[in-house]
Amino acid sequence: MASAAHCISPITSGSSSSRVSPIAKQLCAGRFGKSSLAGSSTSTPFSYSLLTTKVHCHPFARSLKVSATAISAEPLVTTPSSDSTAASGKERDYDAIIVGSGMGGLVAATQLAIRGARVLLLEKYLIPGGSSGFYQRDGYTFDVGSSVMFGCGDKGSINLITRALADVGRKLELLPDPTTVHYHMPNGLSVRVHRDYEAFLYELTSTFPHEAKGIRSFYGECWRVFNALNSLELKSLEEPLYLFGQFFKNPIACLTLAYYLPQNAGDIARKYIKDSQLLSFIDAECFIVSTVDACRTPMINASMVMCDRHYGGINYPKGGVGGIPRQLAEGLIERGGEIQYKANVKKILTKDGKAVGVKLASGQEILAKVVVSNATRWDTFEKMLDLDQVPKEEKNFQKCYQKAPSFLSIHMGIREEALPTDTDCHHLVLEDDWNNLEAPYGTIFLSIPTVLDPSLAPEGHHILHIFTTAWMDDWEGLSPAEYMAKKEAVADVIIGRLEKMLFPGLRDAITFKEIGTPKTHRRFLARDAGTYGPIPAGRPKGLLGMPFNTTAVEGLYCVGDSCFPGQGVIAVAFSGIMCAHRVAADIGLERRSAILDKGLLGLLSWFRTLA
Ligand SMILES: NC(=O)c1ccc[n+]([C@@H]2O[C@H](COP(=O)([O-])OP(=O)(O)OC[C@H]3O[C@@H](n4cnc5c(N)ncnc54)[C@H](O)[C@@H]3O)[C@@H](O)[C@H]2O)c1
Ligand SMILES: CC(C)=CCC/C(C)=C/C=C/C(C)=C/C=C/C(C)=C/C=C/C=C(C)/C=C/C=C(C)/C=C/C=C(\C)CCC=C(C)C
Repeated sequence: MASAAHCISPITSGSSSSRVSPIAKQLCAGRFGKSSLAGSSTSTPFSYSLLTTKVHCHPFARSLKVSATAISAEPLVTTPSSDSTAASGKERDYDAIIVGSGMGGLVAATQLAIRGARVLLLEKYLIPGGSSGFYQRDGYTFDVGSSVMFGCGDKGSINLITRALADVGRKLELLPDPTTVHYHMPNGLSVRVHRDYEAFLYELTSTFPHEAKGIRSFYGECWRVFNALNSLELKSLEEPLYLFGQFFKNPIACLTLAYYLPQNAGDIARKYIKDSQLLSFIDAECFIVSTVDACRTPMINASMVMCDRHYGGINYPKGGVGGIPRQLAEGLIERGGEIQYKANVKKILTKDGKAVGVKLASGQEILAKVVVSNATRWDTFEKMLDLDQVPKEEKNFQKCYQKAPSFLSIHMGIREEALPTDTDCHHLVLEDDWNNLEAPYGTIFLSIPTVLDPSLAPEGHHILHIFTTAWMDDWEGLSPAEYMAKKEAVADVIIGRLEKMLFPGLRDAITFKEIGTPKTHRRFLARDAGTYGPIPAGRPKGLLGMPFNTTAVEGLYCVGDSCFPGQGVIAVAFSGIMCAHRVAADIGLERRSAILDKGLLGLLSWFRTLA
């Protein structure tokens, strides 16, 4: 059970042994575990040819063929590679090259294009979106990652996804989700987070009547932060003319945010709430946002998520989450940008310490005024740059933040009779022990997007997207046969738990199943160790230690979840907006003041050393 002590304990995910959950232990002790595999072949499960394989192929890989079909029905526009300047090498410079078309990269690219920048977006995979992509199989359209979409509302200034799409003339049909998530927690605790805020508070206070005042005070404080956020025009916090302008226009909101910047949600919850089960529930609320507990979740991020779900609401894009990146990609082309798929950036080229372009796996070199990397900071600085040593700013980042675990994901098609008719779209399941919240395979995330959009599955069927945290080291050193067998075994345990907790008869209703592991995430999303994003290595000072978009290498910027404000589709969209603004100022497309820049960037870099 979580307690105040839980809040101050150091994190224990440093060694693989301390990360082993009871379920993992059960598996490791069995015939599929690493310990029983000493001396086994180390060949990867993906040693087959990516484009030609027909069997044993991961969802994302197989989607290469299938999504190509989907795309050909309504083609994604890209610059034809045969005559493009991108394909012909060094002949033309771009203002900005963006490496990677995750939501962070796409938003940065589109925001630069609408300011008139010449943008080239390079994506390793076949379609845009990264973790927000999609794939199709046997009549099912699966989201690769999250189906819980924040920032898609139609009011305020925090609806960053709606705004990013509107900026390139796009609007998606959205399906409102009446319940953000249905929690199924230890001791039979069942809580639905209703779209209606009062309905949610009613449900929570009915379960914890003795904490009714504390509940209102904690969530009320979240609203104070959210309202401040929602009253600002959101642009780069690294650009002083904008930042000082916002302080001048809206000093209360800015001071409120400055006050909460170094704070964590768990500490604020503990000011008002004493019940340990309720504090554990708030840990679970934060775990969705940050994959760590409330004491390591920045208050600004927690507030953003815990209020936007009631303010703009959670809205599912009809046709699947993959529609968002597709629309952004099409909008980018319409605004004069270029996209090259299957473009694997191997190197960021530097000259006199400044980033000047990139080199692809094909050997092609492309030059630009600036390079923006949507790969994680670990991938960017440790794999793509030829530096004598990692800059001290990045070392500081790596000291403050470590890689979050990856996921084991199961995409399933099932016959509809296995689901009760009033089933909610999103569920979080942790049956027995709050201590397993962060343990590998401990908490189960479950999305059933067909509850909102039946068009994603054949008639009479549903999609179940099940995922749970998993570490790469649990999946290494296995032969292909052992790897496949372990996937089935782990997935079977997870499906069994859902069958027991939620849907009796689930196994018998399965019509389709594909399992991804951390290796799958590493390979198809090009993320170091398949990581979901950064998590604090110790107890963070809120968001204070999180780097923004500029880096120690002149002309090189980062965007995505290893930048401020962190993990989450809306969070990386904000990072894209901030990045585009800072880059635009640096390449002369926005106002800037060199003197103020120097002062602010120096100050922010000093702030980070305090974290
Ligand atoms: N299950 C989930 O809910 C889930 C899972 C994963 C991620 N997500 C969300 O998505 C966020 C990540 O978004 P993001 O914008 O930071 O990134 P992303 O990981 O979604 O996209 C990065 C893109 O960059 C491409 N790329 C990486 N290295 C490259 C290279 N060298 N050359 C060319 N292309 C390269 C990848 O192929 C990918 O398309 C996460 O924080 C999370 O919130 C959700
Ligand atoms: C600069 C300085 C120093 C100072 C100044 C002050 C100021 C002005 C400040 C400001 C600030 C700001 C603006 C900030 C902002 C922020 C933001 C926007 C944030 C955001 C965030 C977001 C987030 C984090 C999100 C997240 C989400 C997520 C992660 C999600 C997830 C989901 C999932 C996983 C799914 C689930 C499922 C189930 C349950 C099934």
